[in-house]
Amino acid sequence: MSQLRFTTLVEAPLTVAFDVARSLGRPWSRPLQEVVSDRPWSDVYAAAPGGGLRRLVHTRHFSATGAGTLVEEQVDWETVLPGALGGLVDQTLVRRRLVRAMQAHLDAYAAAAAERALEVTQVVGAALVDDRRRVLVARRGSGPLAGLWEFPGGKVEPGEPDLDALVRECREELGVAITPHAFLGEVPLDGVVAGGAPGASTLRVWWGRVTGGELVAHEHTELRWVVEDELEELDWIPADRPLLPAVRALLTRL
Ligand SMILES: Nc1nc2c([nH]c(=O)n2[C@H]2C[C@H](O)[C@@H](COP(=O)(O)OP(=O)(O)OP(=O)(O)O)O2)c(=O)[nH]1
Repeated sequence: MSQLRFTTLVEAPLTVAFDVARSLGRPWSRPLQEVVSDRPWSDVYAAAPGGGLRRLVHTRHFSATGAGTLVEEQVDWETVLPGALGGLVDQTLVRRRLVRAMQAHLDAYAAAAAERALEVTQVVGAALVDDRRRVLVARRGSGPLAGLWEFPGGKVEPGEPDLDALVRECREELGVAITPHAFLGEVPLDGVVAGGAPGASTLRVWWGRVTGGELVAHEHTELRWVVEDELEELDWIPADRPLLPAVRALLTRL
């Protein structure tokens, strides 16, 4: 079995990176069939035997980073030719063709995903931590999610860098200056956040600290500093829950 690996950083949220990858298909001339798919985290496709190949499996993993989505791909294949001759064909002809096809495909893919990302409204959130290992949570005051707890933050404006949006939202909602420290995680949001396709927007959360001003709930009904053990008990917006393990891990290691 021979193997190739590719890593691409796509300037797009997880959902967009995943959806665009799937709409572009694979760069192989032979049709592949889906083996398994877990939107927006991973998918695996395989080619039916034939055409000189015994097996071809293409696996993709999508993970969130502060700079975009990291797409890690692996192609495993085996030719029908036996022994040393098969090995030679794998290592030269087939490998070369696969690399060439993948490189052209990945360039086009990264550009298409970055372009599509411009059409999707993103949400940023801040997990603000104090020096007593507590995180600030906010209770939503209006709309369909009123009464539920969330991370302070909001929609990124067109062309606005994520961290600028985070700082702006915290100033508007809480009346404080913040310093973002590191990216914590990303989750898909249900429904339509503001235009775009349903389920395309994500919430991207950074942890940080309050560096100036006095906390005031300008838009929320309540603000609360909570310790690690209190986090899970809150009535969170459901989409936020998958981020809680990362917040807990942060609070224990600080
Ligand atoms: N701020 C924030 N929004 C969240 C979280 N989880 C979650 O699903 N959302 C959703 C709720 C909203 O549909 C969307 C954020 O919109 P928003 O109304 O807070 O945005 P905004 O402050 O820019 O307000 P506006 O321009 O719509 O008035 O993201 C979260 O933890 N924090």
